[in-house]
Amino acid sequence: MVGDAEERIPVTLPTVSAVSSGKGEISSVEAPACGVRRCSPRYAGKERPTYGQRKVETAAKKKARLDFGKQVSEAPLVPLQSNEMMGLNIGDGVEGEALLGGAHGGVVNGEGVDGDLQAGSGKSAHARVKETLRAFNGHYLHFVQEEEQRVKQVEAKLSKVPKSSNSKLKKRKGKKEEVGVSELKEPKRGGGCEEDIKRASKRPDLKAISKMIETGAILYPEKRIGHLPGIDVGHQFYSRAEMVVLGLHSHWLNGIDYMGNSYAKLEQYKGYKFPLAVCIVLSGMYEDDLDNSENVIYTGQGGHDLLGNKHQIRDQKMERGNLALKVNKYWAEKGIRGFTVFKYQLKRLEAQPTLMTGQVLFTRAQAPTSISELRGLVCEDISGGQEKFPIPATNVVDDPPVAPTGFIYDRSLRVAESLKILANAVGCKCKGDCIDPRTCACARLNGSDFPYVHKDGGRLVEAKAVVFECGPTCGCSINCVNRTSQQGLKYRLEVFRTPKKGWGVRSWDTIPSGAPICEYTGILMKTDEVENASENNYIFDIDCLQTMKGLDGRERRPGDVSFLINFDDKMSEVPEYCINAGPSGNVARFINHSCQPNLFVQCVLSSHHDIKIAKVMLFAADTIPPLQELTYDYGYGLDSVVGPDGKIIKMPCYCGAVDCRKRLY
Ligand SMILES: C[S@@+](CC[C@H](N)C(=O)[O-])C[C@H]1O[C@@H](n2cnc3c(N)ncnc32)[C@H](O)[C@@H]1O
Repeated sequence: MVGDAEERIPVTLPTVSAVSSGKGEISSVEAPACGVRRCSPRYAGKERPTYGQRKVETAAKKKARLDFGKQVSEAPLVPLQSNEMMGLNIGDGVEGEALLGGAHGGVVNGEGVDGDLQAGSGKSAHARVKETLRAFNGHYLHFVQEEEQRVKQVEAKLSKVPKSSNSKLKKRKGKKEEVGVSELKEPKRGGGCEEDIKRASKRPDLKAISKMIETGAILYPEKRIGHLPGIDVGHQFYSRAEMVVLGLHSHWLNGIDYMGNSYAKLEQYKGYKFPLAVCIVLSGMYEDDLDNSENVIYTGQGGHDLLGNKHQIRDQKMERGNLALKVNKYWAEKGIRGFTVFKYQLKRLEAQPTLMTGQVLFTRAQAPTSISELRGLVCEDISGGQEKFPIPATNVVDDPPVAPTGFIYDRSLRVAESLKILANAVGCKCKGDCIDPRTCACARLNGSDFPYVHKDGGRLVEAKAVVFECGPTCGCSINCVNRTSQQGLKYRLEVFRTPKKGWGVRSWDTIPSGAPICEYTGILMKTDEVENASENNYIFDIDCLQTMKGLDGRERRPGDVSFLINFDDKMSEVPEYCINAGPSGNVARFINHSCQPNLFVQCVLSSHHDIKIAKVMLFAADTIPPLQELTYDYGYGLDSVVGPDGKIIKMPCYCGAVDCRKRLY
């Protein structure tokens, strides 16, 4: 994890991560393990809320929100030493050995234990967790965009400052974005830009937390004892901010979250002893920590310096969170630096789901490090050197193991001979990187802004009806942020054999939300020219219009594209073109469907502006931990596939999602 001035924690996902337990549990997330209508894309992120949307809230919820907001806003602005992605949701109050886990344990308040469907909402708790995290990531990316724009403006002003007084900035060149403008101390002078420069830049993740609080979007704003529905043992968090917006842990800095003495007055907590810890975060921040997944020796809170070097500089005190952590076995001892630290022994409860690892890791260490050591390796690189990274294929399912065959890898889209595509889009006149959305013609097509932020090499701020990228007639370079989808793979991918769905794809790296995964390549052709029904498994209808119009149950995406299409033209609802990845295609042809996917489909236009033959890109809808299968929603309508005999063909879905529709089509 990051201990730098980075505002978001590219948390190194550990092999085990957040653990939620009521009367507790720890579980690992199992890595989730090809029709005849087409793999027609539907926006995986259709539940993505509109930016800034506000929910209706009750008075009680409002109070909880304000209390919660107070805690967060009172926290000092110190960079997260963000090794914390392991949240143990605990608190039994009743004596017991510690509380590492406890499968789907009890919940106080008489609330359903793990009843996944939330009364009234019609959505499962898991779906709501996803939705909340997506809302947070959406706000986060908007604030990153805002901050990047502010930095650019300040830089532009600074570039007008005489050289002698600008030397500090120069020294940090290249690091400017990372440190944030607030760290760039402008020398004293009487220029009009001083105020802008000095204005503290609040971290986008903190702004996003505040936004979630303001809009009443924290999933569990009230502290509760026990399991939080929808957060399973083994859930991986990318940052502590994610824990905060879910309400799993209400402090974004303290390790121990607890209910204070005031809860003792409430009837439903009769028999509990307060203060009572409800969640602890293992952050790897204490030099005295010794953690593995079966046994955690948790160091109490306080007394270490906040500089990220883990040093204990004072004795810890038996107060607040330390007092609230009630476990059978705890003791005080002198830590490595001679200061008193409290130790709490936490153990996994019996009968909890198996974890994927025995170690609690705070590094990016989960992914394999070398292809040759991969278990079940059947092909070192299915791309044959065409991609930036080799894409190995593994098979531990078949005996003997077989490799994917029957296709030619092609990283670029081919166009059927019968089609002619004219690269006729008028490009922008920018040089180098497109910077100013007011002067870049392509940015103007996107609603006067760039659809991507620079962060992490380019992330799409939000799913759009269509993204207009710079193309062959633009003056900018290939590295321009508005060509993010043209820059090849950014993450190390693996094709792996699943038990029931054929091949699937996963990443070795953590993929942040909004990051580009890959294009869907194959042969671009007219849908009525597809002859071979067996190829249907790999056919992707280009139906961006469906999404644009909000048809077929899809949420209409923001963005005015009325100049591209005639919304009254009903005929155009039927996709005219498709991409056939049967004979040739790239890694996208192996990506399976899920009813609760982690990718979404985005139509992109660059060399031409014909939406019917838009480029099809897949982007991350969520922060995706290493080795989690990559999936998108194929968007089949049930009973939409009819065989040559006229009978409806039914295909079971094995995505394994809690909200699985049980049928692919
Ligand atoms: C584009 S291919 C995906 C890669 C494919 N699994 C393979 O082995 O090449 C689409 C096909 O994968 C299978 N598939 C994808 N997602 C599935 C799911 N959730 N459940 C069952 N089968 C699935 C279906 O056979 C579908 O027609």
